[in-house]
Amino acid sequence: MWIPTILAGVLLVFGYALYRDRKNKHKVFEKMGIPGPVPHWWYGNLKQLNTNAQNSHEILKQWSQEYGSTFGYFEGPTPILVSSDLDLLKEIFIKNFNKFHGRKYVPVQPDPAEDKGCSMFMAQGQRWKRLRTITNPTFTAAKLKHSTELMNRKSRTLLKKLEAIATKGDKCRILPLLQDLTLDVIGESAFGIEVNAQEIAGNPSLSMLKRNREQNTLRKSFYATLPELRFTIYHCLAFFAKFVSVPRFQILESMGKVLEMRKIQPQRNPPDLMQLMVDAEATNHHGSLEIFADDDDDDDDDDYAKASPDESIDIQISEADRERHARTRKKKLTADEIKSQGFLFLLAGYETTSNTLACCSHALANNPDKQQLLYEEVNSIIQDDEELTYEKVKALPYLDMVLRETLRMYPIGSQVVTRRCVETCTINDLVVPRDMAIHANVWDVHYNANIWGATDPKIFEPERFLPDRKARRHPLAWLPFGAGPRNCIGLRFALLEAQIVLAKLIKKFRIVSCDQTKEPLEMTGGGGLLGPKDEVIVKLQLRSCEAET
Ligand code: HEM
Repeated sequence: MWIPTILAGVLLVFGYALYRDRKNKHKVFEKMGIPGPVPHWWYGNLKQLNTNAQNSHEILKQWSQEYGSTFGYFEGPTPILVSSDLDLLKEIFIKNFNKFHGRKYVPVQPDPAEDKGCSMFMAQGQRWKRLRTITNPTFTAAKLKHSTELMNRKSRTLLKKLEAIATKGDKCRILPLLQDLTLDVIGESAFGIEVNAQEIAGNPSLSMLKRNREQNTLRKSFYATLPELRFTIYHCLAFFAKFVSVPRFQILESMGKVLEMRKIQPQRNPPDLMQLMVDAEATNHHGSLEIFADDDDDDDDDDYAKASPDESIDIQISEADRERHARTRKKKLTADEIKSQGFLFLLAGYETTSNTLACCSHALANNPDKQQLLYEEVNSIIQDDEELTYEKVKALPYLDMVLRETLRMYPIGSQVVTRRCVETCTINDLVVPRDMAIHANVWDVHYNANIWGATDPKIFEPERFLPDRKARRHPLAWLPFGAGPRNCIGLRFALLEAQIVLAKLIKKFRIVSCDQTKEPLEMTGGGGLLGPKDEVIVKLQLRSCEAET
């Protein structure tokens, strides 16, 4: 009898201590003088964020209206500072990057300091700096030029499929077709693997990637209430993956096989991303690091997002961190690191670009006048079935504006524009404690009428990106790829692919709305990426047939 009584007593004391601890943690914003929604002692504000009919990006926008441009909420006990104050964001993402080089933890992840196979996305400190420096040259303009042949080739396959749909006069569910295309492109350009998702229905790689994303959303909230266990849960999952199929670990295993092949048979003509990573060596290991000093970088298309040279980065590195990485500093990427980076590129490369192109098709269907302007530009520069080179794409400014406006209206990566404070510091009179996460409220910024001028931000207007209008805006007003030294490394790759596909699509077809085209296009999603809530359905009309009639 006394054993259960003692157990119950211990549990009670433990439960009360946990309750007090969480209550104390929830006082942090009050102490900072930051407003925000009242948290539940256990799950914080996760319920409002995840079980509401609206999506989390909309809730953040709503909270901004209620509490102001900077507010705080809690994921379990973890405080998240959310801001759409562009000057504050500039301080955090660019000027004081050395104190904010961590990324907000995801509910289950490897330990960024200790895990052998931590990817660049999760890494922090010296390790992130090393991974990013080694990988950066892989994405320079000169290297990307190798990918245009592949992007053109895969676009042609897409056009053939679309032509069949258009000829029959059917409605087109465009997103899955675009997903197949982007998977084909990233599969071949990153790993030299011909995925052929466009040709093989129910492609196994695609199903595995989809399953990987589905798993995230369901358990994410529960895991987020137990941040103390995030690394342990990750290791348990890795262990169980040996016995049951966990997509993430299956994909990592496949990466390992590709890597083994590379040791026997390097791919050099042209080298894919994996080969470039295998070959890459860190060139700069000491002191202040010019993250953007690419050797052959002649491109300025990420001018919105990068730090200016005088805001160069020297990240704060603890002694332990320095020592931990001293051994690997001069080495190439390890096999585990290459596999994790490969997995990251695969995830980042396929769904982001396809979602963007689907949103763009939707916007153009609903804005025929803008589509006409785009068609006239494309038609004046490229011939039918012409191979689009990097240089040709650069000669199409309206195409670029159309994609930028799409990403303003649908910033699908907004959930990952986050940082984590690595050392308590004062920013604009605000004392930000170590380990606090900061989330840029991208949707609030992108729909702020004060930033985006006279035309309602809900209206699709590519002209917002005309050079003189762009120059008048705050440098952090456009955040689909994040900002500062830790912005999206695949930005140019994604834009180039989207530009080639869209130019070819518009040259051949007129995209029109139909009775099933939803307006407005709502977005949803977890696991760091948003996508259209409903199917994107449009009709395609062959321009060649229009010319004949
Ligand atoms: C339209 C397409 C894409 C969008 C909207 C997008 C968006 C983003 C965003 C918002 C971030 C976080 C940036 C920050 O924290 O400041 C990010 C990071 C990242 N993206 Fe992308 N991305 C896209 C395509 C790609 C592609 C094609 C690749 C690779 C092939 C890629 C690789 C990465 C990597 C590795 C990071 C982590 C960078 C770091 O932590 O240093 N992304 N992306």
